[in-house]
Amino acid sequence: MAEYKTLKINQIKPNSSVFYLYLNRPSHRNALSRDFFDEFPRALKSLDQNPNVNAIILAGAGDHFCAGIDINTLSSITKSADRGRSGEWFRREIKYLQSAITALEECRKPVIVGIHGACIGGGIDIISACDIRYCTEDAFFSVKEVDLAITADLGTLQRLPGIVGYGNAMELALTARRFSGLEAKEMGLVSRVFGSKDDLDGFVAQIAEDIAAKSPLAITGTKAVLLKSKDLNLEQGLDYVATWNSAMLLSDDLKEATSAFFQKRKPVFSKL
Ligand SMILES: CC/C=C\C=C\CC(=O)SCCNC(=O)CCNC(=O)[C@H](O)C(C)(C)COP(=O)(O)OP(=O)(O)OC[C@H]1O[C@@H](n2cnc3c(N)ncnc32)[C@H](O)[C@@H]1OP(=O)(O)O
Repeated sequence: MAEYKTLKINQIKPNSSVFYLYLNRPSHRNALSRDFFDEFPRALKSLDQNPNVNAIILAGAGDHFCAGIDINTLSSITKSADRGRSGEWFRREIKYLQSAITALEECRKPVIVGIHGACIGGGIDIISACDIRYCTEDAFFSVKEVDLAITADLGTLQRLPGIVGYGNAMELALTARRFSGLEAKEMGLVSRVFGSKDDLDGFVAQIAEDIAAKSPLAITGTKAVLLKSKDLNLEQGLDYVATWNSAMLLSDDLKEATSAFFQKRKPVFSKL
């Protein structure tokens, strides 16, 4: 397993196909440095390509999930060229940072995030691109960018409305107000809230193991088709899934799932 400055990857337990991916800069509350943006897509790619991985749990090391962009990084990303060249460079830089977050969606394996403590600014960009979100009761959230004189640009404004609704997204992004885990649940930002970090971790581990035991082909297909459906109308979406399944439905996984049903046993699927 590669070494990272800002991340840590652990197998959840021996022989499991669930892996933890930790934001691992607890001394800085997992603030997102330039190293993070270089390393995060690389780590996701390595998990995506590893046939022993069926599901990924994203979490923050230490007391918080993520304190957003590293404010030191932010103050260093200015270029002293002429205005046009500086603007062109900056646009490329923002797109590079965006691509690190989009890597969560590009990963074929499901990413389940467990959020505790702070989830601020860039932290919201990250969780909005995850597939399933859970948090603790004492988690707190803020779409903080406007307070730093920034129009959020790493995906929150594009993904959050589809998760919490346009009105809620607008209110959260314009006010930058802090909201609690319970409110996050009410708005649909997270699927469940837990009284303690231990309860969160236990539940997330079990859900990840459950998903990891299903057909990897069906799980990958479900993630890909659901993500694609956001950009398509109903007719296009149905057409897309028909094409997808015409290529991938007739698999050994289908045979194994039906045999296991009739033999009243748990199915065992091969790696992806
Ligand atoms: C091109 C632009 C792309 C992306 C833009 C994204 C925008 C954003 O992400 S906006 C959000 C920016 N983040 C924040 O405003 C949060 C700032 N941090 C906090 O509010 C708090 O630290 C906390 C997360 C609530 C945690 O509080 P606490 O547990 O009391 O820790 P602290 O004592 O405050 O911090 C400990 C240590 O970490 C450093 N630190 C915390 N956050 C950041 C950060 N975002 N960037 C850099 N460093 C951070 C803090 O300075 C402390 O350092 P010491 O050296 O120990 O003093």
